[in-house]
Amino acid sequence: MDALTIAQLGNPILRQQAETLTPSQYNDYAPFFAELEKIMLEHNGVGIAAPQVSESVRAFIVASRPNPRYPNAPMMAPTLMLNPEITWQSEETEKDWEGCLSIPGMRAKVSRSTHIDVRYHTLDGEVVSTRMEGFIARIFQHELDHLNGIVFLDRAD
Ligand SMILES: O=C(O)C[C@@H](Cc1ccccc1)C(=O)SCC(=O)c1ccccc1
Ligand SMILES: [Zn+2]
Repeated sequence: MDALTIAQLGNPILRQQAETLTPSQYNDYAPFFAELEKIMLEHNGVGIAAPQVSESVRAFIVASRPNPRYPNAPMMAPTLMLNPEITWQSEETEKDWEGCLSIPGMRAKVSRSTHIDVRYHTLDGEVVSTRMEGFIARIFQHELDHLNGIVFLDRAD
């Protein structure tokens, strides 16, 4: 697999509806997911979605860490989420800053639900259902948007 590159805004891949992964595909994609995490870390991202490296499948990584913008953000090991969904989201929302590896140099305030219940599959086929809040919930919502052809500027207040 040659080195992955990050698609920039304007690339139609970022505007597609990504395809659901079938469990039989999970292992075929294992090497790709390793590369996905590597390129996210190389770009100091706190998340990355497969369509951002031109692979239009429903998978992303969430990897919160404290950073200048979010000094209180929790430390969260990079977590690969397959076929992720939001099963409930709070009416309560919060506006805060976001950035995007596909739109370098831009920052905007975006309203996101402060609490969400999510469900996703892991690489070994487990189903995880959990509640997220705060910055991690924000990253999840940002990455899920990427799977539906939405970028944060579409939602900027
Ligand atoms: O483009 C992406 O999906 C990655 C994006 C994730 C994200 C950042 C901030 C809020 C929601 C989602 C980034 O990691 S942007 C670049 C970055 O390193 C960063 C930006 C703001 C805060 C922390 C990190
Ligand atoms: Zn993004």
